[in-house]
Amino acid sequence: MTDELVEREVAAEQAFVDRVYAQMEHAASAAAELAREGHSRGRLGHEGGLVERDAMVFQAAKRIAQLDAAHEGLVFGRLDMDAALDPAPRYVGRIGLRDGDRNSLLIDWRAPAAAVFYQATAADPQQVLRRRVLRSAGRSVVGVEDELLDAEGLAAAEEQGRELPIIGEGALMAQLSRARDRSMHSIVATIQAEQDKAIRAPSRGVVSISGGPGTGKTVVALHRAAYLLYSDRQRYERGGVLVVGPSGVFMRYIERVLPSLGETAVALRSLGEVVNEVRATRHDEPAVADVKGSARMAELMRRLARQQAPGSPTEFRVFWRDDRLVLDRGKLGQIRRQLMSQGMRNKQVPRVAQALLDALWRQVRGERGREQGRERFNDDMLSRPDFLEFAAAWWPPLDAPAVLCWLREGELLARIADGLLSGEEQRLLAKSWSTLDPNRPISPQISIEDVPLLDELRYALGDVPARTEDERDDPMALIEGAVDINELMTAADREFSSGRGWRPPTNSIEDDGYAHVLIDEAQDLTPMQWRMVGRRGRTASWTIVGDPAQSSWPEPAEAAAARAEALDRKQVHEFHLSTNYRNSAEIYAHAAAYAQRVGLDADLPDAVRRTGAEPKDVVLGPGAGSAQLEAATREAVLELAGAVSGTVGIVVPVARRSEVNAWLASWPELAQDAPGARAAAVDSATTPSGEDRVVVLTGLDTKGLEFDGIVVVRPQEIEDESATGRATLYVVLTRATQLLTTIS
Ligand SMILES: Nc1ncnc2c1ncn2[C@@H]1O[C@H](COP(=O)(O)OP(=O)(O)OP(=O)(O)O)[C@@H](O)[C@H]1O
Repeated sequence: MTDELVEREVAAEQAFVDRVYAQMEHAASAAAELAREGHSRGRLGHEGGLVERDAMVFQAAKRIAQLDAAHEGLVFGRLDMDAALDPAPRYVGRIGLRDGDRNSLLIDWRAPAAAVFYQATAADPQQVLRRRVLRSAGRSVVGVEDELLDAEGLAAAEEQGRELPIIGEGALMAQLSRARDRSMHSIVATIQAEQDKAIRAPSRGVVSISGGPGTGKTVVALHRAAYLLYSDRQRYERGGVLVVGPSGVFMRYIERVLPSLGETAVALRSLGEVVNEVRATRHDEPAVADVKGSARMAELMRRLARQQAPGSPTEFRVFWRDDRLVLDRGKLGQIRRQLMSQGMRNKQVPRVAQALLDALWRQVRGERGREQGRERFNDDMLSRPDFLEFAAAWWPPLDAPAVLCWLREGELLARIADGLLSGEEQRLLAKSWSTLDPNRPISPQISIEDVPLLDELRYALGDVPARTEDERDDPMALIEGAVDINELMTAADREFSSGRGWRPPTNSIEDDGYAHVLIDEAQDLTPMQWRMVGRRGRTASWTIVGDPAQSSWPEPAEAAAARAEALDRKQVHEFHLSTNYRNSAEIYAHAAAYAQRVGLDADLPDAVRRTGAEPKDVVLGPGAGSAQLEAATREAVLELAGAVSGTVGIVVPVARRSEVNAWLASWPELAQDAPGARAAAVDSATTPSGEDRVVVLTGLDTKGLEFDGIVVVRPQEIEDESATGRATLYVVLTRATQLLTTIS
């Protein structure tokens, strides 16, 4: 293959790409013009949806241009088909585009007509002679990678005068060898056939994608979200798509994939952010996390939601006509149970006054009182400030954060945990919650493991009835107006959001549901987390992604039961991915040998890319001091940072995180590469962010991520850190694309 030939082919593709961009700009300015007109007429899109579509193309194109200019182009694929079918090439891109005569110029990768681009193989070419991937930098085509699918067909076509040379070493290998940065990139150009099947699976029920490390589960699931939005935009954009991943670092890692595919109507939430307006970023220590994740916590929260609010009045006395009326502790307990049996606690707020009045009226025995009648009695009571104040204080509307804070009282915790949790479990929880403060915002106070508990409480309590400013200080409003105002509020929210597109989240449990729920790293969800996400997907279709061998949850059977409940008998379609695209074959062989040695029941994919670089193990032994460990770490990190052009991760035991961050911050050679290390050394809760090329992470932080080089400090300590430490270390050993060094 001559350079001249390559240049000629690239130039020909460039001419086509230029034409696409010119057409896109034309469509975009036409759409912008029409949109301006459309707005002045009140609404867009009356002309048979045409204008709306062009406007969408415009928006999508704008985002693509902004986000991924440097990496993947708008046009990335070309198919040359059997002449009998179509002698003209077909181009595939990240969005679809038509020319001035409304003929197809570029096929959206998600359109049925593009499926063949991914599904054709040499064994089953589906009338494709040659598949070409265009590599671009911004608007410039920098190379092409071809795959010959039907040699005989190609020869016949060339005899008829079509020129179809085969260039490059295959797009996949080129793509897999690229340096990694801090974001995941789309794989539209090189989706493999088995992945494509999962991406395009029908939208009903549950699509479950399993496979070992690096098989593309995450990236495939994200492409599936984009596919669903394309195939049923109405349903998914309106109902919303929720993507849940393990951590904030992970969400930042994947956040560009969907926008780079032109989609932003997706809520990306880490497990600490699933509940609207709550954001937890810290994990509890493993022993505490295990208790908080257990299904028994649902019962604990149910019991908690039924408790008398601490500090609320326990008795009410009043004289009326000739009677002394008393609601004592026992009587109030009865009324409380009766109200609770009618549904969520906050929903009963408007019924409280009535229930109290009923109980008081039953005590009216005197003739004078009975004669005046119930109506008069009600009027008298409802005009007494002491009664109104009592009612408001005895049954206040409660929000979940306030109720969670009740748990700082060890005594209350012990009472409701009786028979449910062991003494040791109670002690762990009491310690973890002892500093909760209802007067401070809840998010910074709670852990990721507390969030599902908060959600459980929200559902046990029901929404807090909304009140206007004026009513806030008026006890009367609480009793008489609450229901109506609540209904008005919800109606207003709906009205506000009735336009096109995804609704902004409100804080009502009524609005928690989504049209599609996508769970990544699903093997790690605790039973309580399954309950939390389950509530958001009652009527949704689902995509669930995971690898059981990477699980860090010690009770798989309990989690499986909670998962089944969350999915509520929806039909499950299973897909399995079998090729590891991340690790070099050398690195994965090392990780797989570890998994087998420690007895993990691992799903072992094939790693296809050889680099010739074997993983390295630097052995210091247990006696080595801190200075020695630092020296060895420094040497390894510098070596890797020098050898790869992308990212380097230093993975450490939790207890060493600040220490290693401080080391990293003090190494002058890496000052440019790791400016965040200094901050992370001071605040050990800080997780790496931004664009640092070299970062320090704990084993659990690395879930779902990848780096060009990984240095593991003291792997044995990571393994010993928790009951599932072996699975965590296996995850760590499968994060590197090029180089891996362990310092044991
Ligand atoms: N078809 C493909 N073409 C190019 N790159 C791919 C392809 N499939 C996967 N990859 C790349 O392989 C890497 C691993 O993908 P991903 O993180 O989705 O795997 P995973 O199965 O979720 O991994 P893990 O379970 O280990 O976290 C990513 O860099 C991804 O872009």
